[in-house]
Amino acid sequence: MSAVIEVQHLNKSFGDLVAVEDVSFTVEEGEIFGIVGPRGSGKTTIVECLEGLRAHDSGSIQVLGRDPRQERAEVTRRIADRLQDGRLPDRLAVAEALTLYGSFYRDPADWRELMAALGLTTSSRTREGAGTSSSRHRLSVAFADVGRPQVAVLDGLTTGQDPRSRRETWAAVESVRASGVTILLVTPFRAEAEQLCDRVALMDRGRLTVTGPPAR
Ligand SMILES: Nc1ncnc2c1ncn2[C@@H]1O[C@H](COP(=O)(O)OP(=O)(O)OP(=O)(O)O)[C@@H](O)[C@H]1O
Repeated sequence: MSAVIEVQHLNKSFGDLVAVEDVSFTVEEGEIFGIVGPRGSGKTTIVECLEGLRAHDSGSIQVLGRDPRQERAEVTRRIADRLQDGRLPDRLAVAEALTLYGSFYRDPADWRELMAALGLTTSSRTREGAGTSSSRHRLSVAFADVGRPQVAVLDGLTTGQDPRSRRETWAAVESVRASGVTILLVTPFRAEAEQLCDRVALMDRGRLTVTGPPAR
């Protein structure tokens, strides 16, 4: 296995507030790696730095061998993040929306295969009729996957879901991983990480306290 994401001694402050302090971890190809921590522990700040959306103060980040600060477009092309519900176009048929989003990429996934793998039906619509919160979340996983990314970052994926929807969404995440995508799962829920992840990093007030296989 080779490292897909390498973070070394990452530091990021907002004024006097230290959001991320001396964080190091490596995500290997093909794994589901979890970053788990309570609200405000620095998870999203790490993700924003990884995606080149925010400049870190010090330390180094490599995503697929590239520095997201210097090669943001290259990194963005290979990394997918989950579309938030609010960013989905209203009332488009799911198939139309996936075809549209797929057209932004050089080699998009086959939307029929993607829908079948994620348990979405061709009659589903992005908002109306997408129905359950679980199918909306599975749809957002489909949008993350349609560009055939090498890495998918799923941040706050099941927030607000009931236990049943959560299990269905977990199955969708497993199927994305089975298609060869390395997944960085960012969640406040330890049980979710224990269920899905090969390895987990626990965050507490900006610091990474433990990294390793989850307790099961
Ligand atoms: N743009 C910003 N300006 C100032 N402070 C910020 C900014 N973004 C985040 N912070 C602060 O940095 C700390 C880490 O925030 P971050 O969003 O990374 O945590 P998180 O673990 O992702 O939390 P959540 O689960 O609520 O998203 C928090 O104290 C937050 O208030």
